[in-house]
Amino acid sequence: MSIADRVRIKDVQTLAKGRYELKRATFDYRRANGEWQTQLRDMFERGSGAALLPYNLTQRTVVLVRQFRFPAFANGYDDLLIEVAAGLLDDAEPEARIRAEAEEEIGYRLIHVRKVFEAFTSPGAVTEKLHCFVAEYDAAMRVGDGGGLADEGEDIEVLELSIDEALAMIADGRIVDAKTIMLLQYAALHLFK
Ligand SMILES: Nc1nc2c(ncn2[C@@H]2O[C@H](COP(=O)(O)OP(=O)(O)O[C@H]3O[C@H](CO)[C@@H](O)[C@H](O)[C@@H]3O)[C@@H](O)[C@H]2O)c(=O)[nH]1
Ligand SMILES: [Mg+2]
Repeated sequence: MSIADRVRIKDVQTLAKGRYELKRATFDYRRANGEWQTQLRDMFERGSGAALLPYNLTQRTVVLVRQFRFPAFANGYDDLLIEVAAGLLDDAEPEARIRAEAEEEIGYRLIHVRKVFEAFTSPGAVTEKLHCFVAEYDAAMRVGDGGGLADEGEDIEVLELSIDEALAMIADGRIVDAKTIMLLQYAALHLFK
C-alpha cells in the first residue's frame, strides 16, 4: 500500500543551506476521515547514514567510539558521547560506507558485515535513515588506530568493552546515543547468548 495518494506536495523551500539543508514543505494530507488538510513541516536534510557494532563472541566484547558531539552538548550533555562507529553515506552504498568508516574510526578491516535493520532516527524532523550493521571482529583484523579524520575535525577514541559493561552503561546513563542502544540491545538479544 502506498500513501502517495494521500499526499500532494505543493512547495518545498530551502530555509537555510550550510553544510546540510533545512527545508520547509507545504503539502495537503488526506486525513483518516477523508478530509484534505494543508500542513507545513520543517525538516533537516543531512542525508542518510550507516552504523556498525563489531562483536567478538569468544571475548564477549564489542568496539565503540567516544567523541565530542556539539548538538548533544548544546542540549545539556556535559561529556563525550559513546557511540557505535557511524558515518554519512555521501552517496555511497551503505555496506561500502560502513566498511570504510570502520577503518577510519576504529581501525578494523572487517571481513563479513551484516545489515540487521534500518531505522529513521528522528522521523518527525530529520530525513535521515540509518542502515545498521553488525560484524564479527578479532585482533587480526586491526589495521590501524582508527581515530577518524583529523582534518574533518574528528577526534575519536576507540573503546573495547565487554557486552555486559556496555549494557550496564545503557542502564546507568553512560550510553545515551539511540543507534548505539539499538545495536547493543540487538546484540544482547540475538548475538550473545
Ligand atoms: N564543517 C562542518 N563539519 C561538520 C558539520 N557537521 C558534521 N561535520 C563533520 O562531518 C563529518 C561527518 O562524519 P561522519 O562520520 O560521516 O558522520 P557522523 O557525524 O559520525 O554521523 C553519524 O552519526 C550521526 C549522529 O548519530 C548520524 O546522524 C549519522 O547518520 C551517522 O550515523 C565529521 O567529521 C563531522 O565533525 C558541520 O556542520 N560543519
Ligand atoms: Mg562518524
